[in-house]
Amino acid sequence: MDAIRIEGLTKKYKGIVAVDHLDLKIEEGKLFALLGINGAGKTTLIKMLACLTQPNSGDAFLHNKSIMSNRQEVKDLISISPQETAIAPNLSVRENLDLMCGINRFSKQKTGQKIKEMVSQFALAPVLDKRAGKLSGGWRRRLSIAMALISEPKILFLDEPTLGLDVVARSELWDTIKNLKNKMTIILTTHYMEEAEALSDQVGIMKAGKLLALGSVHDLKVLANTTDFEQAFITIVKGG
Ligand SMILES: Nc1ncnc2c1ncn2[C@@H]1O[C@H](COP(=O)(O)OP(=O)(O)OP(=O)(O)O)[C@@H](O)[C@H]1O
Repeated sequence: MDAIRIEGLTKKYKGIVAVDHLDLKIEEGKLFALLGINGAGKTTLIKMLACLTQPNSGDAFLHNKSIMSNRQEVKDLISISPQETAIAPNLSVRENLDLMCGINRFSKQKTGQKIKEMVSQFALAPVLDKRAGKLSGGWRRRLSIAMALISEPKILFLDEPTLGLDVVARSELWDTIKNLKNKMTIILTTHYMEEAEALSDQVGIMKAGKLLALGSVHDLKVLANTTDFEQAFITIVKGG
């Protein structure tokens, strides 16, 4: 089944077509990496899919729910872990998780269970009572993803999840993301080609609001006639 079906989606800002009649299907349970140089339209596309901004034309269906006419159902299906983490810096890690359970109107019992589950899944025990604002970047991103998962989304958007992290924190977060694969559909944006290579089942490369290429990392290397994925990306973007 398609988790996401995008049909002719278009978003214009004054004088700029940020997303231009885009068609795309993303299969359920896959990790889809959305790549493109700055200004390609990735964030705008994700914002439309997450019902944060309205398209000018076209539509997209998440589990067959339209972003135009079934907005609440779409919002119930998804969760976002944004670039700017949505954590409350003055609250502890536990309080942040608790807050998110409150937003989801969980009972006291479900809240207890959920926090336990997240602490175990994301190995948060060592920082549970630390103020979130005092955490390192790697821990903050891990908490941000844990918080995004509390609502049990079917589709998770990860916007540049390892931006600014050191290589060790990045590799640990990759392991965390790998553990989420197959449990939900994940749409990931990144500027790190090795990240797309390590994690994705499918890759879409955007340029000027359009989809330039679509396929597995292997497919795109073959398309660009190279064994190096970064080189393949450059060849495709420059050629398109
Ligand atoms: N709110 C806005 N108002 C006007 N123009 C915008 C707005 N948001 C985005 N744009 C423009 O739309 C185009 C696509 O931007 P978008 O942020 O979607 O690209 P991106 O691929 O996410 O880039 P990056 O990799 O830098 O995050 C750019 O030309 C950008 O300047």
